[in-house]
Amino acid sequence: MKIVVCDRLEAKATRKLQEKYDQVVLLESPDRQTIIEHSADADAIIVRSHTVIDRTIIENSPRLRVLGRAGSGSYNIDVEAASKRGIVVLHTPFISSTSTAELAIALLIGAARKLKEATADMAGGKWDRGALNGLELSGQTVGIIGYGNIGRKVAAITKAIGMEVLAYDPYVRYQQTESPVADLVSLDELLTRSTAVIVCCPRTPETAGMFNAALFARMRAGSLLVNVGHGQVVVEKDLIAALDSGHLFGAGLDVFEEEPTRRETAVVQHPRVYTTPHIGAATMKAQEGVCTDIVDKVIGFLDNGYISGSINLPVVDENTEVNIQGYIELAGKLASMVSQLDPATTRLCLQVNGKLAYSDTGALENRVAREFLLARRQEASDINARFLLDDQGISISLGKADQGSAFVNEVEVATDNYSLKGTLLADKFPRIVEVNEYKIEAVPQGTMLFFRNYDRPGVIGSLGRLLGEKNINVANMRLGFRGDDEAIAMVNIDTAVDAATLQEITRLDNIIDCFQLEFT
Ligand SMILES: NC(=O)c1ccc[n+]([C@@H]2O[C@H](COP(=O)([O-])OP(=O)(O)OC[C@H]3O[C@@H](n4cnc5c(N)ncnc54)[C@H](O)[C@@H]3O)[C@@H](O)[C@H]2O)c1
Ligand SMILES: O=C(O)[C@H](O)COP(=O)(O)O
Repeated sequence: MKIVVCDRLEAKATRKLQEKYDQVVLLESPDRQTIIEHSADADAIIVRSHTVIDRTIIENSPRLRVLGRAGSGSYNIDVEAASKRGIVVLHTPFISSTSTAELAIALLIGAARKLKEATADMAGGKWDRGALNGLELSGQTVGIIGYGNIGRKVAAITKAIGMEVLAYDPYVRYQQTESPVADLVSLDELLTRSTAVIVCCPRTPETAGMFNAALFARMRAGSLLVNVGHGQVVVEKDLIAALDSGHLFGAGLDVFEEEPTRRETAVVQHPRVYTTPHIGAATMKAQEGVCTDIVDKVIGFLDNGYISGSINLPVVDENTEVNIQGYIELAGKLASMVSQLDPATTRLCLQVNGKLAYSDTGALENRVAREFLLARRQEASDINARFLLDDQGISISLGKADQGSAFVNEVEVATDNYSLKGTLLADKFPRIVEVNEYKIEAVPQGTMLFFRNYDRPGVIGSLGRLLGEKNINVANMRLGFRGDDEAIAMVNIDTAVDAATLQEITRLDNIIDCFQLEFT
């Protein structure tokens, strides 16, 4: 097993790797060519935020199974390229969130209380207290952009300071089971009400350049900006203009448009910008934590496929009221069935109703994509299936509602021509409960016949006779109706029928069409 470590890890973490594997290559700030050479036969690559792992490196590493990022953000890894190859990308999302939140508060207080000027005055022998009046934070409102691991820690600390806490995060609505410390509000409300805005979100196509001149103009006059998320969320020249015009009171930045940031850069030179060299995670506890955690995770994956803290594979939270694993498997069965019924569809729509909507449903989406492709006999994994669907021009969309279904929780998978709904009886037993508006209660397992028929006497009898003649045992049969003269049936059979028998069934009186389905 060959492990390539591209950035410096704490000694304890590297020792763990060396005790475990015979080939551990330790590179420090390697150039791209060196990485390409060493990763050509690597099973795992571990990086911090410095080394960029791009598509070329990934595509030239045929043995690569896992990429480990000691830290939270994944901006230096081409996660899409890794996912397409089925490579799992692991990270350490929680470990440096406290240290980073604390730094955000340090920058906030520094900028609010003019600490840079105050310490410079002292060092220069100046004692002019009147020039150093700052802002008192208690009683003011803070707005947090990105209510994830860091954002929630920042919320707790600022609340303790006595601030009113607002947050803007378009993706957390259904991920909150406990009452949030912050009030989740629109971006506009946050900007107009906050005296301090703290950026705790990653760089994404949506957030890149988000804090520009137009957005600064929407912030309150005399307010503060802190950024510990990603440097490219803030347009530095627009920030300088907002400070110089007097619109903003001050700013604190730990992350920059370009890193390492040069001394001459305007934000570094500006008297009212507090800058630190990307040290959110730079406490001894966090450093040792991210390094040993990523090494443990990479070893866990290589040893027994155990995955926790993955960027491209949502980890299922088993400590929730809802049996999420059960719903993932149910969603997979629905996807497999629609794939067998409607293989040429151009879209897959996953709808989640009930308490399940509050869970992270990324794993359900991955499973739907995977089972849809596997049913079409295409190789796919939970990691790469959504990308493979995308390459084939098949869209996958997700809808959520916390009510509106007859069941406590319900999953629907729809295509161009079919809509299937399912639930878990007693939160345990998978059932298909609706097929194109026909109500049913079928058990999706093994080999099944699914047919539509005109609702006339004798249909079930003639099917039973035919299957009996072919020595095929019926294990279970469920009928479905929707209030017109058509019906459906789902029949669990002990052995598969051959193509000729399937034809014979289709030709039986009053049968409209019949499919044989396989559930794994
Ligand atoms: N300064 C540092 O040293 C340091 C240390 C750790 C992490 N980070 C960076 O901080 C960022 C956040 O880390 P985290 O661990 O809290 O991640 P996280 O994934 O737990 O939280 C990020 C949050 O941002 C939200 N978000 C995404 N797009 C958004 C948008 N358009 N508007 C508002 N919110 C949006 C997400 O929904 C998520 O809740 C990452 O970019 C990470 O690299 C910096
Ligand atoms: O996302 C992160 O974890 C931060 O950007 C810090 O990264 P680093 O400490 O590994 O540079």
